[in-house]
Amino acid sequence: MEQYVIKGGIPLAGDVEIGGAKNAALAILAAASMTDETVYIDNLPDVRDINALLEALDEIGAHVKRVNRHAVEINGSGVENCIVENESMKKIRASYYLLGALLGKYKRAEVPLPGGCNIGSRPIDQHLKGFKAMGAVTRIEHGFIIAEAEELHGAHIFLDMVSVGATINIMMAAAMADGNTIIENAAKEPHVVDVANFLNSMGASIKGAGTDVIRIRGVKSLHKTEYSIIPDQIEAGTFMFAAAVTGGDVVLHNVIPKHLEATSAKLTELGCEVTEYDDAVRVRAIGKLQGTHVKTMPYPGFPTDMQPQIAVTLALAEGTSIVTESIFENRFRYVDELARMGASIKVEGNVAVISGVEKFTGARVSAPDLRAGAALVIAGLAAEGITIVDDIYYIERGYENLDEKLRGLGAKIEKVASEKEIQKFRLKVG
Ligand SMILES: CC(=O)N[C@H]1[C@@H](OP(=O)(O)OP(=O)(O)OC[C@H]2O[C@@H](n3ccc(=O)[nH]c3=O)[C@H](O)[C@@H]2O)O[C@H](CO)[C@@H](O)[C@@H]1O
Ligand SMILES: C=C(OP(=O)(O)O)C(=O)O
Repeated sequence: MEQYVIKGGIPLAGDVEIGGAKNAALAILAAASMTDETVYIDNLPDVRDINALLEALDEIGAHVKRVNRHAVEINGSGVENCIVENESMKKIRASYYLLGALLGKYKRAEVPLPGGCNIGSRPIDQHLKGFKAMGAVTRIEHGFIIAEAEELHGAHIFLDMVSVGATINIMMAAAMADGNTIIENAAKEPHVVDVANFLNSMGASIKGAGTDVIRIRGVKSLHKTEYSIIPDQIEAGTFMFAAAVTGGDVVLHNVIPKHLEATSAKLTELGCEVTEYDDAVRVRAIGKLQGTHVKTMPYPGFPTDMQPQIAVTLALAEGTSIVTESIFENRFRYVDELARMGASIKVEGNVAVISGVEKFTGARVSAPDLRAGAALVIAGLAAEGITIVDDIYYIERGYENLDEKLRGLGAKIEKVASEKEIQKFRLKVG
């Protein structure tokens, strides 16, 4: 098992390149299997979830060719039985996108019930409601969701809650359905728009993505395309908070500043200076951070995937801050770990009351999930002394070379695989 070992206390400074968005890329890779022609996809992040999905696509018969570390070609003409048996698909969330993609093209899909971060109960009833409205029959057998239809037809679907996954899944299934589909109360996240743009570049007819009403006119077939994934707003936001909490000055490149507005606004409230450029953003910490309140909301609100990262930052800010998690009921699992470093956070239901402390002290902590893991790394960067973060497997689901990128900003962080290497790091950093 690997760990990150960090010697904190160094203000991050310099430039960092942000990769492609994991959560857009996962849906886009699934959608790429909906044509028999070859699709070229660029700006893919090289992270575990992406590689697992590529493996699963390959196993069902899609031809997957790595062009380079961040680009692939996918040709779906060889997809045969639409039964996804890959073991990792139980562990990642986005395997559910194979349901919408395969059902849309082949009218049949058999996919393991998805996993993903353990941040709440995460039902998929809205996805299934959408498929059923389009004429599919769904059932769960032996841990698999089976969806099949004689024909898929357009439908008018009102989502009971704003769901990124259900919006994208229904959009994919509807892209090749017979007739028109309307999704009301749709999610507006940048990755919803990215998937719609990708499908449109393959010949789909999707209008309104980015608003809460999406209209899809089904087409008979989809064709080849070349596409570049949008930058990862969550990876970017993670570096923005890392800059703030270490008192740093960091320029992030390959970002869309518009997608980062909720994060930038909070950093400004905390007392940082945020400067936007065309495709870059600079975060400069000035003086002591000030506490504030934040509530996670669907886009354009403050993203739940950034909640642990802002909480860590607020735990070192002046005064009392309140963080309300309104999307997932179990996303404060990092709080006990952070307490080992000296944070003072009291959780009641979906609210965390944070009393800012002067400093963190390094400790051995475990990443409970992807973003919480990243938040603990941020805490380690700000802490006095050495922090060891265990279970970094979770972090690597969604961050490419996190340690290398942080070293590029001056951080003392290494990925190690044994107690001996931890000792070596201790001796090296003094
Ligand atoms: C792979 C991926 O892109 N994951 C993202 C996706 O997850 P995911 O697609 O799972 O999240 P959703 O947007 O669907 O979930 C939003 C809320 O709706 C609930 N819900 C959702 C669907 C459903 O059928 N029934 C239901 O009750 C969920 O439990 C949650 O409370 O969006 C989340 C919210 O931005 C992000 O945190 C995840 O990083
Ligand atoms: C929660 C996340 O991922 P997943 O939905 O794949 O678990 C995330 O990306 O923060």
